[in-house]
Amino acid sequence: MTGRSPRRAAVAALALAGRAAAGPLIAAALVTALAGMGPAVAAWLSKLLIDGLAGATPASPARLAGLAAAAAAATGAALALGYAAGFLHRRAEAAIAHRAQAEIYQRVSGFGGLRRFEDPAFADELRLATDAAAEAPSVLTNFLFGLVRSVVTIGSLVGVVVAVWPPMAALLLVVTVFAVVAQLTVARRQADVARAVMATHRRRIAYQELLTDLRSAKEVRLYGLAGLFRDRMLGAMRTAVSAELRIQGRSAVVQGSLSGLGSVALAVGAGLVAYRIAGGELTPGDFALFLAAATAVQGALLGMVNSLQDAVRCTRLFGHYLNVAQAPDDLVEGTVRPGPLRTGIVFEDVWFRYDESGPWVLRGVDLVIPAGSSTGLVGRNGAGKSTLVKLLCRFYDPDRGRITWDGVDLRDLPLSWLRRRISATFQDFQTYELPVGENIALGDVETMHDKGRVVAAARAVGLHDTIEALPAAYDTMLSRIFVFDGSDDPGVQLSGGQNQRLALARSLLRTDADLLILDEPSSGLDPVAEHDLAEVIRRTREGRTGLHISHRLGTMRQADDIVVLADGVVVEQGTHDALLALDGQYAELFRLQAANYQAANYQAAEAVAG
Ligand SMILES: Nc1ncnc2c1ncn2[C@@H]1O[C@H](COP(=O)(O)OP(=O)(O)OP(=O)(O)O)[C@@H](O)[C@H]1O
Repeated sequence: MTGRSPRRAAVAALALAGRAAAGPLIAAALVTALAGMGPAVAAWLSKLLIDGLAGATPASPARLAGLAAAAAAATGAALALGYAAGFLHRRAEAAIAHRAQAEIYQRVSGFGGLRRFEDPAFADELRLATDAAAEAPSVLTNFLFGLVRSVVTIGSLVGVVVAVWPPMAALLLVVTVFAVVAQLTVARRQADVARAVMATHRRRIAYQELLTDLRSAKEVRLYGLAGLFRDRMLGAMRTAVSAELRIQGRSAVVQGSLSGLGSVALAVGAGLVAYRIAGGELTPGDFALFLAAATAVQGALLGMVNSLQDAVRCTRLFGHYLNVAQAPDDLVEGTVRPGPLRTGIVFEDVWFRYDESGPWVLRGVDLVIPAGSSTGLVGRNGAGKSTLVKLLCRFYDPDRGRITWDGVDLRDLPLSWLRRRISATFQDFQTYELPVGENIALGDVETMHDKGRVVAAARAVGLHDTIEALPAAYDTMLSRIFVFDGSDDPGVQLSGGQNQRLALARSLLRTDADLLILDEPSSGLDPVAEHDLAEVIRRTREGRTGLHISHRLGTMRQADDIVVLADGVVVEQGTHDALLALDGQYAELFRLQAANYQAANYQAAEAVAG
């Protein structure tokens, strides 16, 4: 993704801040401005007090006491106002962070396809964007408040410095210009480093997750992978940290030099003022005033430069937020709503590959899935079966050719409408770390609280009794690590086959879908469950269109039509009997599988015979 102009990014970040928290930000700005006047008032009162004490100007004891109290009060009030501004700003920050997260996740969940989630560059962009969303608007507003405060402080003090010794103001200006340029350079470098080490960070996180994720825990232990992954994680961490430290080292040198220059300027100024006091041209109070003013002006300028550095870094990072938040739709939506499926779904010379430079996965698929019929899809590993399903759900668009729904190109349908017409159990089905009942109900969130339907779906896949036996029945958490809403119920884990049945139950819940896709629904099921599943599929599919993928060719017998996919094209099509008679690829796969069973039967018979 391309970068954006920092000015546009800064304006967008401030606009986001304004949208999220205009009220608290205005209040914070006013209080900050008031606090900014504190140093000037305190310095002036201190000068009057010292002149009075030193006898340079006549003053009664009561006036002196009043001046001392007023100077202390001015300092105290400035501090208190500073805290109040800080609190108001914190409130604004919370609102801004909330708004930024809401906007970015709304955009991310609006991507209808899968391509962006498979793109490592987008993964980096997303990580930087979420960091920037949390940080940039508040850093920028912080900078602006600092600016307001500094301008007020400097404005009110600079007149005083000029009155004491005008060249001092010019000296401060020289130091400041140098400081701004140097810090901007550092900021630019820091943003570049954040971008450069992102891939390294991603690698570190991937290994970190492998070391802590329950799903990888078994293999990590069995194959003794912990040391390997830990070393790789630490290696990635070292690379990232040393790149960051190099930049921080340079920043420290720049900042140290700036402080040195500031001190030299201050020392020269103080010496000259003292010289003029000794010559009777200035009073002792003027010396105190000069010191206070010079220190405060320098402090304010350096503070401004430092927060400018943060602001520039965040502005550059915020470009990534904008890249995600304003990313165009990955799939263009259509508007045609043809109604429930009447004639069927047709693949017309469909070509597809995952990458522009990658191999073709589908190479001109022509296929008709007639409405109301059940189509079986078979083929060897990598033939493109799941890819075909993903195109059917429009997670991707074909590179060539088209897929039609009752004659309408899928690209002309609203995505949400199309998805609502389809129910599916994917090969890589998901078990959610949520209560078991919700795991089923997610299949139809609109009727999520209809427990009767959830129970019926669980019964249909033979899971009801298992669920009833769980500690909290349908409310049992399916997790060993994620505790829900403060509950201390540790949750449970289901077996692989039970999880698969759960995913099936979820897909069965969407009874109004036209098309039921089952991608390897019985791979983890025991023989009894697989036998029962065939009946469940037959019942739930009644009147609906079915697409069923399986390597267990025995389960394909009941399909009205079987399609054989090889190397991304349809090579055979027909009923089970017709394909056997054809004596092609299907017949070969079927015989191989049958031979395995027969060999097993033969061995079992031999074992029984003795
Ligand atoms: N997200 C992806 N990115 C890149 N290539 C992919 C992706 N998903 C699948 N492929 C590739 O596309 C080809 C077809 O994969 P697909 O999953 O469609 O095969 P399949 O017929 O379902 O295989 P199986 O029987 O093993 O499930 C494979 O070569 C695979 O490596």
